[in-house]
Amino acid sequence: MAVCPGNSFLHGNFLHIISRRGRGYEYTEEVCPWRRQMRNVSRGDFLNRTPANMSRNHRVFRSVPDACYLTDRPYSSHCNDECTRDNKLLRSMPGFVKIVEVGPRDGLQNEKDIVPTVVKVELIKMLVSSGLPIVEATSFVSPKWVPQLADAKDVMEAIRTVEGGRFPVLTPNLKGFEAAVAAGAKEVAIFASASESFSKSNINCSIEDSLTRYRDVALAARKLSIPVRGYISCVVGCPLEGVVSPSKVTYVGKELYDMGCYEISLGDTIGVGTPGTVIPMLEDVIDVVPIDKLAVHFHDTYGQALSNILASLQMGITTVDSSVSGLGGCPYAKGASGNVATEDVVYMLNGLGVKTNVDLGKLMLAGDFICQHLGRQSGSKTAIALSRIRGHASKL
Ligand SMILES: CC(C)(COP(=O)([O-])OP(=O)([O-])OC[C@H]1O[C@@H](n2cnc3c(N)ncnc32)[C@H](O)[C@@H]1OP(=O)([O-])[O-])[C@@H](O)C(=O)NCCC(=O)NCCSC(=O)C[C@@](C)(O)CC(=O)[O-]
Repeated sequence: MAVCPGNSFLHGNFLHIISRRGRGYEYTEEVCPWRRQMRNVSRGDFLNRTPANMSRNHRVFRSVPDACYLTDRPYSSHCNDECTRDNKLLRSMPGFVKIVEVGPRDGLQNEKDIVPTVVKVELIKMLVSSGLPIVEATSFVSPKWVPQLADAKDVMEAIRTVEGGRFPVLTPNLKGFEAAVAAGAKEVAIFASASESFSKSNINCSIEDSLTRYRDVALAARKLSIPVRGYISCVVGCPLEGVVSPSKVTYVGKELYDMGCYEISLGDTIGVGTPGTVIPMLEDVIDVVPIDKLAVHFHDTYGQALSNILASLQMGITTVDSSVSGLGGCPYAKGASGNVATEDVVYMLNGLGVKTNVDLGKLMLAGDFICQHLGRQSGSKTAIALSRIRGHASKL
């Protein structure tokens, strides 16, 4: 595994900061003592020590440091493109991945206690200021079905003047589309399913009926030059039907593409997929929808989301949906856990040298903010680990 300039590790009482020396570095087992010792070090102990013995290529800090004495770039907090440039396997990675943040919509739609509009709006603002280019803001669905998002109009009103991001919203039918446009939405998303049973439980109609409704929405959107994104749920598994065959996904994908969706997001709604099921599904879909028009949307129920994303990137996918702090779950998919955490996706992409333009520190602040409001720990392993190392996200 490649080691990156800027990374650091402890050995004995020394913190080694790895710097560039020709090509190629190897991780050694010395990384393990680093982690063990970090936990034993008190802040006071560290504050009395000063860096010493620095040389150009290999700097050694005397004594065990505290987290904030680490290099400014611990592990993959920032994009490490130097690590991957020379590696044959990693060179096939895209240079840039567009992250579609779905936290305020997918992340919150399942929350029992109503999150105040001001909190949603602040979250959206923080997400945009972290560099996320697209933040799915809310849904114009029936408030009886999804009470948490009944304030969709107010959310849109409050973010009208927010610059630097796009704010698509979910619209299940013409009624939702018209309400979204009236509220100032400039982009919408329609959501179909590859599973008949899930379609009925989620939007109360068959797949065919949903496609008919969505054709109307797509037509109305085209007249107003409003871009439409398409979702397909249950692309590898359904909470009601079990395994879903790739051909069903491909069928719905082609329909959405033909009706004019500029992008189709493939959702593993209950997070049961592994690369073993995701890859054949993607292979089938890309026969009818160009790969650059596809996005992936993984829930992390079985801890497979990052490996599924990696496999998708290797196949040429460059758009990934995720949710800050791993919030989320569909109200009509029992047992589904949150979306893959945006922090974890950014951390992995940074490590792969793939740019996202997202500032991980600012993103973690947004995660801290919403988790504090919800009164729970972040679902992002990266956020938890980096918060421990850095003491506080603002130090990143
Ligand atoms: C689709 C409907 C509306 C059909 O719901 P329905 O009950 O079949 O619709 P209806 O046409 O019979 O109308 C019933 C009532 O809803 C109202 N209504 C009708 N449409 C709207 C609307 N747009 N906005 C506001 N109100 C609406 C309508 O006016 C009427 O009001 P009433 O006369 O009873 O007072 C309903 O089933 C619904 O809202 N479902 C939303 C479900 C949902 O949001 N699910 C979560 C999002 S999908 C997801 O999370 C998966 C995804 C995208 O993330 C990807 C993945 O992970 O797989």
